[in-house]
Amino acid sequence: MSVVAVLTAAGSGTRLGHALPKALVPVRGERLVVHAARSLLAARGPDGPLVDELVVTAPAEHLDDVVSALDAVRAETRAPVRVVPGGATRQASVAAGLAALPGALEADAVVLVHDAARPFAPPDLVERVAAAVRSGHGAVVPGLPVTDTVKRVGPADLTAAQPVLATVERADLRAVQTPQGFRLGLLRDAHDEAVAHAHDESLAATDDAGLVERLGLDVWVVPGDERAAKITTARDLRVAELLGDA
Ligand SMILES: Nc1ccn([C@@H]2O[C@H](COP(=O)(O)OP(=O)(O)OP(=O)(O)O)[C@@H](O)[C@H]2O)c(=O)n1
Ligand SMILES: C[C@](O)(CO)[C@H](O)COP(=O)(O)O
Repeated sequence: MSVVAVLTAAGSGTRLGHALPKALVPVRGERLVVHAARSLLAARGPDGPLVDELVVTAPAEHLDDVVSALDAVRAETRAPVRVVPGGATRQASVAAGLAALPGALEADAVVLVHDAARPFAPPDLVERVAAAVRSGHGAVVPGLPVTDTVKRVGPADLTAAQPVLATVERADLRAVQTPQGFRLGLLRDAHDEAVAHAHDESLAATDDAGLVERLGLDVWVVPGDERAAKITTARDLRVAELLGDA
């Protein structure tokens, strides 16, 4: 059974506020997209390297920079590594990555969708997600228990005091990460169904499992890993520089 991966790296990194698009920002001597590609390609399956093919989405105006950044990775792996332009939202970028996968892939192939913004996801997390899909779950996300107390608030005005509507039951919550894993046919159907929302940031899904949920289908959570933390802000980048994959 084939295992392919889409690595999203087409974001601009507005909240990071760096001169470079986020995926090209260096941390611990390598760009985020390089770390994330290595995590995916280091994962092992029952018969050797897990991932058969990797498609990376890049900002259209930085396509060549992402291609060059991945030269060393390409030389280290037998898996084809291709770079395609992403879209206006993460959802549109994943759709572009799916469209670039070989048309002949079987519908029950496993597809892993990972973010360059999570550069230190350990290979065993990648393996855990893929194994859960292979074992029969069509949609699998890694998740960690939420440690803060979480409150639902009234009208979203972050500059003023807001009324608390409820305290959410924390034991039921998971903060989900990537890579997320799917049967390819299921993920293609989920994206096809949501295509009308793909170019509008306020309507697009923030993760792929959300699109499967919109179809009314089951999504399963497996244990996540703190090392797969997302780099969103400059502080996250400083933490990643200090901790790396520790
Ligand atoms: N149009 C987009 C937007 C995001 N992404 C990717 O989706 C992942 C998660 O997105 P996020 O962390 O929000 O990155 P940015 O969109 O770049 O950040 P910001 O919202 O701060 O601009 C990242 O790997 C990012 O490169 C993408 O491929 N295409
Ligand atoms: C896909 C994701 O990384 C799962 O936590 C997350 O939803 C991406 O969100 P962002 O707002 O695009 O950073």
